[in-house]
Amino acid sequence: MAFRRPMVHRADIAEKMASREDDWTAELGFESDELDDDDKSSAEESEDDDDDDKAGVNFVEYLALQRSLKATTEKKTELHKALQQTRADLKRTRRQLDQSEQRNRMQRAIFEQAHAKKLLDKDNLIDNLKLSLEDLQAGAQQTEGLMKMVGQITDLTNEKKEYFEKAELLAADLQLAKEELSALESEHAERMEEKDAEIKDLQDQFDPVKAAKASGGAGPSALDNEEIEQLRKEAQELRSKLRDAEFQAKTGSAGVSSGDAAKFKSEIEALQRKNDELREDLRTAKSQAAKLQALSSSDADKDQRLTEELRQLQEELSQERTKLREAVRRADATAEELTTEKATHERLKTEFSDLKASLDAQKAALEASGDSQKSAQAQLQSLSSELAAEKSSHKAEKAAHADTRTALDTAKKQLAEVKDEIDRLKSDSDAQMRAERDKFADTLQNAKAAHASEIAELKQRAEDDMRDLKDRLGDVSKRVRPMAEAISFLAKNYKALSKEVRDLQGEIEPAVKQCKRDLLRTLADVDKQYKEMLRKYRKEMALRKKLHNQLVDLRGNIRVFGRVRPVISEDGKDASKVKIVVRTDQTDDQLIKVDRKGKTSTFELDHVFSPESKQEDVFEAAKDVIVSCIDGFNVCIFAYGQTGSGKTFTMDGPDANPGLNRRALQHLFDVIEDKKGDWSYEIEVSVLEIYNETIVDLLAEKRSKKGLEVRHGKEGPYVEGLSTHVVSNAEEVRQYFLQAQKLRATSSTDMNEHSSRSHALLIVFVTGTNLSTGVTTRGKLNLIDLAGSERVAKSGALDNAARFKEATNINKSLSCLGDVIHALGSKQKHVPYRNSKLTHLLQDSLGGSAKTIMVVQVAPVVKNVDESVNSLNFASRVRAVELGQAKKKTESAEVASLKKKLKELQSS
Ligand SMILES: Nc1ncnc2c1ncn2[C@@H]1O[C@H](COP(=O)(O)OP(=O)(O)OP(=O)(O)O)[C@@H](O)[C@H]1O
Repeated sequence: MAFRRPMVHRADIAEKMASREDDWTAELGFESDELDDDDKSSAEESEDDDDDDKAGVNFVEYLALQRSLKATTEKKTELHKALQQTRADLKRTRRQLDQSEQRNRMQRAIFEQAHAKKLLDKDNLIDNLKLSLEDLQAGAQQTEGLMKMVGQITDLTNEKKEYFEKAELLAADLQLAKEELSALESEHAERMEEKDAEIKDLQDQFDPVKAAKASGGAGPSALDNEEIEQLRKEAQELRSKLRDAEFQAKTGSAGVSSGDAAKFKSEIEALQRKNDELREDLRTAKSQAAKLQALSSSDADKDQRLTEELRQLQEELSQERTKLREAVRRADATAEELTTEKATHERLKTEFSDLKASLDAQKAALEASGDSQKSAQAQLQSLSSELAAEKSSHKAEKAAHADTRTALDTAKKQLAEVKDEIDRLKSDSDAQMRAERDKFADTLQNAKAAHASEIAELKQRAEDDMRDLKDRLGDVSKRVRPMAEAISFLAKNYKALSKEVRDLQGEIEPAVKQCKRDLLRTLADVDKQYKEMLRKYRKEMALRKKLHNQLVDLRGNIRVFGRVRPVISEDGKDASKVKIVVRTDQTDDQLIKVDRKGKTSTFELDHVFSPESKQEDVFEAAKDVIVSCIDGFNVCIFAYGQTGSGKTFTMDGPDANPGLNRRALQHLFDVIEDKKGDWSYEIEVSVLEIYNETIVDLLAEKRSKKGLEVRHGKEGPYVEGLSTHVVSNAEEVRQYFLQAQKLRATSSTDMNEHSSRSHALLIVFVTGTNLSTGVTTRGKLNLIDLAGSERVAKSGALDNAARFKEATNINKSLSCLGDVIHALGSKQKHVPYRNSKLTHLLQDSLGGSAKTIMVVQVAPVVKNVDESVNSLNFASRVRAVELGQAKKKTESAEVASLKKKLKELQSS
């Protein structure tokens, strides 16, 4: 049975459900059309049922319908619940879906990103691949290029090989050329030798001719010479016969009558004439010979020219040889360069093949591995750069090869040129030689012919002359025959005379021997007498010297020497024109003469030294006095004279020619050395100057502004504070002198000016001790270079106060010196020593116990004549003074030791 359902309800429900379905389908997102086809069909079926059962089914159906409605509502609620559940589920699902969608979206974004990245990577990859492909293509192209280059290099190598072959050929050519050249050279040398030999032959041929001509003879051959010599001899004989005849004519009148003599005389005269003629002929022959000689000398000139040309040719040849050698050397150098190039090429070749191999390997590796594309690319790049470098080096090599080839070509060309030049020179020289030889041969031939004809002519003439001479000789001998008789007579006489002479000789010889003996005896007597006389003379001389010394001693121990200095440049520009007025006497070395105002004054001194005298001479004269200081004497040597008269020269002297000072000290050292077995000596020196009456120590370590003073001690006067210095050799003395000179120079602006205005004193203290007796001696040697002695007015000092003071002081001290000497000489009780510093200081060295030498210096020229006369007058006055006998300063050993002790005590 089928229940009918109210149509409206079902429709409502359906509608409601439909609307609800629309809602949640809408909520779920589905269309209502999409509802189940079953549901629609069931609804359509119920509509169909309603139509069929409308009449039987009311209530039951209604109930059923209600139930079913209920059930349906329940179902609906259930369904609603389920729907809600579903909705919640749906919501949840939807959320989940959203979440998942979000996630999906994110994932998609990530994916998309990744995808985009992947795409990018892919694109990059594609690009890279494309690039790689391009690179590969480029690499392939490069490889192709390389391959091409390899081909080019191979071509080059082949070319080089060819080139080397050519070079080798060239070298072989060069070698051949060298050999040819050396062959040529040797050939040329041979030819030269041949030519030399030819020239020598020619010269040899020519030499005898020359020799003959040179000897002044008449012909070229030895035979001719002999003949000429023969002729000459005959002529000489004839001449000597003539002379004999002449002699006999002069002397033999004893055995010949006067008529014969006259005849002989006339014959002799005739003969002399003939002789003259002959002489004339001989002269002509000589001039001809001279001509011949001239001819030969012109030949010699030619010869010389020829030799000169030959020499020039040889020189040119040697120059060409040098050029050739240079070319060969250059070719050698080129060949050497070629060898080096070859080696370089070989090296490059191997390098290239290595490169190629590595390239191939790289290529293979490139092909095999896509990953190593980049490195391959880099290597390819480096390879390409290397290749580029190779290419450029090849280019350079090629250029070098081209240069070498050009050089070789040039060398070859030069060689060819040199060869041509040599050929040309050779042919030229040959032609020249030939021409010269022919010319020379012609000249020689002509000369020979000319000589031969001239010689023949001369010979002929000489023969004619000879014949003529012979004829004349026959005549002469005829005429001479009577003379021969006279000669034999004379000869007889001569024999008799010779006998007489022999006899006489026999008698004379013993007489001569006797004479000789007598003479020898006389000579021995004379010798004996001479020796005796010599001995007596020496004795006399010694006696004289002794007497002289005694005289000097008696005269008071002062000796006055004069020294005239030579003319110097200061005297005038031209020394030969300077007027000399002071002269020494050659016969008497004690006289000095001065021409003044038309008069000649003569001064007598103890010794006068001429301008030519040497420093040694002055020293020798003063030596004995100097050395006496060793024996305990006080010695004083002055140099006195006007400025520029030579005082310093005599006392100091130049370094190379020292004066008295250094010679004296050297001599003292020598004497001390000789005496050192018996005596011991100590020498001390002091050097001082007196300027403007102020004493200055020239060897002081510190220079005091205040002058030093003269004091009196037990030993005599001394300079307080004066430094003394022990010296043991000449060098030390020299050093002290230098020191003193330095100090003197620094203390004044003008050393010369200053030195001529101050007195310089070298004081030498000599203390000796006798080693066996202990006796001591103490001597003092004062060597003094006095200040210039010119007068105040003349020196121009009046215009200048300082100069005036200087001049006054000098004059004062010098006149004091004169006064002291005068007082000593006139034995005055008071000697004015203290009037000047100089005389005060020299108190114990002037006078009885001392020896004095005064060297008066004079200039020889007219402008100084007044001063010279003044000085000489002063010297004469001094000489006239008798100072008494000198005394030794000796003391016993005891006194000496006591004095020493006292000194020690005083000093302590
Ligand atoms: N015997 C001589 N031989 C060579 N030259 C001499 C001689 N004597 C002096 N002279 C020269 O003459 C010049 C003057 O001499 P020197 O200086 O010795 O004179 P001086 O008398 O000492 O002068 P001053 O008083 O001015 O010092 C110097 O050039 C010196 O060399």
